[in-house]
Amino acid sequence: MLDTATVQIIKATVPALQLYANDITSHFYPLLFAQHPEVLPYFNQTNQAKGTQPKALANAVIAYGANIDELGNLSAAVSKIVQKHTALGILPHQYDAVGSCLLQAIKAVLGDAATDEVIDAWAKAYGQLANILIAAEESIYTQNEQKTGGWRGEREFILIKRVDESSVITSFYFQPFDDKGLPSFEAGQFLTLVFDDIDGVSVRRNYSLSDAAGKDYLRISVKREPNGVVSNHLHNHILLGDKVKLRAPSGDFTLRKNTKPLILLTGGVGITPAISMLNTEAGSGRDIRFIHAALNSDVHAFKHHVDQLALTHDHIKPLYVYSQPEQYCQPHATGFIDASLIAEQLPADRDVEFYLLGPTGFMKAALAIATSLGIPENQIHYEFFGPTEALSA
Ligand SMILES: NC(=O)C1=CN([C@@H]2O[C@H](COP(=O)(O)OP(=O)(O)OC[C@H]3O[C@@H](n4cnc5c(N)ncnc54)[C@H](O)[C@@H]3O)[C@@H](O)[C@H]2O)C=CC1
Repeated sequence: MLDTATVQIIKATVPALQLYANDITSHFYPLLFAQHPEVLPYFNQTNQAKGTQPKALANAVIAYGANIDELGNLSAAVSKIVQKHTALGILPHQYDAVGSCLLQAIKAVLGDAATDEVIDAWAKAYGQLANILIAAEESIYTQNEQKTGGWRGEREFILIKRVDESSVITSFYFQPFDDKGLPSFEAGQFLTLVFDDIDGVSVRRNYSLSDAAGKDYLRISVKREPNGVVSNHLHNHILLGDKVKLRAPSGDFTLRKNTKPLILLTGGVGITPAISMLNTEAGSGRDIRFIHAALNSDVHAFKHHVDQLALTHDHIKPLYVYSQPEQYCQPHATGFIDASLIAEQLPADRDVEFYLLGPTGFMKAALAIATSLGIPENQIHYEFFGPTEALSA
């Protein structure tokens, strides 16, 4: 617990930090990368370049300061951070590097206003937050290690199969190099791939698991991104028999197991976790609307698979929406998704579990539609790959 004087100083300085938050975090990252280059692989440099990562950190620090005496308000946000950190493999000692650079950045931007007392108070507050996160992260590492087929840290896998799912998305099937089996996971969770050297750079990236648990492989399905370091490496260089290091499945964007109708609304490569959810629930008899928006049939992944499931399961109903359809393959609807199209897929009472995933513009539109149609807020689920702030921008 922080002492009263520290809490008062934190609360009194939150407005100043809010005013200069972007300056502080823009200052912070160059300091961190210069003083601790070993942390670079943990940050997606695209998010740095877009400025979304610094904004996300600024918002988190301000929210923490503003709620310093009511930390319970932050439990959802803390859980998201913990999920991201454990996926990446953040370790306790890395908090010291971040804390020291954050305080240096506050001092540099606030100047004389950042007295020794102020810096001291923020150092204590940061220490408290670090301890909360370190404890929560250790508990997840332990759980991952102790579950059957589970592991801590990185584990070597072998690529056993590659399947092209569309002109841009390829599935990669991995089996462990050892013979210790695979853990169960929740549909919607993702794996982290760790590469120590792609053109001299060490990187780690999260990819959604795209099949149900309980198979003798783990599968991800990856879109080739124009400048994607890892996606191009996978598509161009990872061949059958190659070894890849994986971190255990994680993430809290998971399927709620109940009998409510399931709406899976996805755009583009956002389809991947929805396929894991669909495959998990296919045998359950649960009413599933599988709505997928794609540019056209060339880039529409898993179409054959979903169509086959729908043919053999009456409770699964697909709806495809193409924004730029080709003459030779017409979807159920064209253009972007809109409220009336989605409303037709919903029961009158709107009592559904609604999952949405896709590119930023799609997610903004889908969220607005779900809300306008009266779906209860706690039944709308989404995950944003990258700093969440970009979605509300
Ligand atoms: N959870 C996440 O954060 C996800 C992020 N992405 C990111 O988005 C990027 C683009 O993904 P692609 O598969 O190339 O998608 P895409 O650019 O092919 O778009 C797929 C479909 O989304 C719909 N869409 C796009 N913009 C929209 C808008 N403003 N309003 C309504 N609908 C819209 C259109 O129907 C389009 O055909 C990826 O590079 C990936 O990095 C993609 C999926 C999930």
